[in-house]
Amino acid sequence: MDNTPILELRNVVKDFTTGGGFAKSDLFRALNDVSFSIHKGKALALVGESGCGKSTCARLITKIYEPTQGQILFRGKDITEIKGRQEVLNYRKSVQMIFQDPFGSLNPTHTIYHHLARPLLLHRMCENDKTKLRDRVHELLEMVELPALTAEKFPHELSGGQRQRVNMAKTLAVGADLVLADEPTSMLDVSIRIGVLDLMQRMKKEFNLGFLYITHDLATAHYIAEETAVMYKGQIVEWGDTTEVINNPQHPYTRLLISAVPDPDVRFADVVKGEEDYSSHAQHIRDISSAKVNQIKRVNQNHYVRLLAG
Ligand SMILES: Nc1ncnc2c1ncn2[C@@H]1O[C@H](COP(=O)(O)OP(=O)(O)OP(=O)(O)O)[C@@H](O)[C@H]1O
Repeated sequence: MDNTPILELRNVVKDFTTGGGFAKSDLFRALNDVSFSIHKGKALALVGESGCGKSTCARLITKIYEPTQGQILFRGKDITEIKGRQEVLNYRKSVQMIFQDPFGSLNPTHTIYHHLARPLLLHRMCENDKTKLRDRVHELLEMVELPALTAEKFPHELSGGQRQRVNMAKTLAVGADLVLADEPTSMLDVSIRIGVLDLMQRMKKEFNLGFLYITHDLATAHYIAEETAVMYKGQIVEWGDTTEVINNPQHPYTRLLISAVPDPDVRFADVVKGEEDYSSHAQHIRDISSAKVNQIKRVNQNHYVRLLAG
């Protein structure tokens, strides 16, 4: 059996130049030694607070940025070698993004039918035959649990959760292998979040999709992802099987995240019962977790922690 991950980051470093102009420019290390892999039909949660580098990872994977050091492999091939227009188009078809704001990625002047039929035609996923195209659009809507009449509606006529489902149907339309979901439920009402998370679970299993689930919330990570990587200031400080990371957290920053208030709609308290509340030591924990360190300790078969400096 081929066990090659669909996506693998190997020791990725990303530096940004800050300042500039006539002034001496400085380098800011946004990512330090980031490694992880994602397999088909599985989700990896990248968890951390705002500014830790989660979106930078997604931008590197979608080739918006180039890594400063390290490698990103898609199905075993370094993505810096993906160059020609057609090759980049094929890659972007295979690796789709779902954003926080479900409205932002839909054009308000077009119907949902247009949003789903267009990628099918653009990527030649369906013949340009009106009946076949309409049937396929209805099939896609059914896959994301929306009624066929949704096709005739405009984005503003749908709820946030329904719009996010349309975005998921778009990723299915082009036959994606990997979905980068950047806080896909954080702008939705609490009452509909679970439905969208459940749909992602189904997509993962039924269509064998790999997911990079980007979130600040360990509770939803636990709900959806087999593996979790906890990130702080550009470093993955702890990673491995989600249940291991949550039940046996080693890094003080992971413990701090567990103490944070979780998504109220996702049952989490049962999972972390007995965990001490670390939130009163938050500043100290952030200070000791900030230094860039390359030493890593293996805790268990699939559970690793980055050591603290000093
Ligand atoms: N183009 C850029 N130039 C300079 N610094 C950048 C650039 N893009 C990101 N950064 C910095 O890199 C760090 C990581 O940013 P990133 O957007 O990846 O964080 P994030 O975890 O996704 O945060 P959020 O959840 O708020 O989107 C931040 O300190 C940010 O200011």
